Amino acid sequence: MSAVAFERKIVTREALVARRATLAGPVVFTNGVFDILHRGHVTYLARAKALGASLIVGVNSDASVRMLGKGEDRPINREDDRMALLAALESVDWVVLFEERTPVELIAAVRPDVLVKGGDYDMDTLPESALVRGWGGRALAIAFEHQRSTTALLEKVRSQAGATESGH
Ligand SMILES: Nc1ncnc2c1ncn2[C@@H]1O[C@H](COP(=O)(O)OP(=O)(O)OP(=O)(O)O)[C@@H](O)[C@H]1O
Ligand SMILES: O=P(O)(O)O[C@@H]1O[C@H]([C@H](O)CO)[C@@H](O)[C@H](O)[C@@H]1O
Repeated sequence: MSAVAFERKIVTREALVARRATLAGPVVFTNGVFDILHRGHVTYLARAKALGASLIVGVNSDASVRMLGKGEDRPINREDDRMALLAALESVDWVVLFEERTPVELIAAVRPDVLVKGGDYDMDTLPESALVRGWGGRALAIAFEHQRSTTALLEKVRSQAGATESGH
């Protein structure tokens, strides 16, 4: 079967760099694991898109997630599934994988105009921010609007499963 249309948003780093000059600007970039997609994520991505004309999401590869120490069983969802869910969102224009522990090399290759993360990050401490500001770009955090996290969702599922097993 042929790929569904939204999967065309998933591109290699090389393909993205090759088309960078043709992207509608300002080009906004964010990155993350996005393991179990939740309302906090989708609201944040919609806000990120509103800061520019094109939104690129850099997604940690499964091997890269394992370097982050989020837990031995993480990621729960494999990289191609995490990328497909992001690509299906209206706010997201391009999805690209990165294999490194941080997105610094990817950002250096793509040279976005705006870098965003969620409000759990202090942008002034991130090397990515210094990089983007170095070519005159902006680096900013978007405030949390919904208190959700993949880790909290997993804890909830596990505690409910534990209660069921113990007969509560
Ligand atoms: N509730 C939220 N509101 C706004 N932004 C969020 C929220 N949760 C995560 N983000 C942002 O989404 C991006 C991806 O986050 P991440 O994959 O770490 O989500 P998470 O649900 O917090 O995961 P984990 O619990 O595994 O750390 C990051 O830039 C993060 O700041
Ligand atoms: O989903 P997360 O945990 O927000 O994503 C991580 O963000 C890191 C951030 O950009 C710098 O601390 C990044 O280095 C890491 O690879 C994940 O993408």
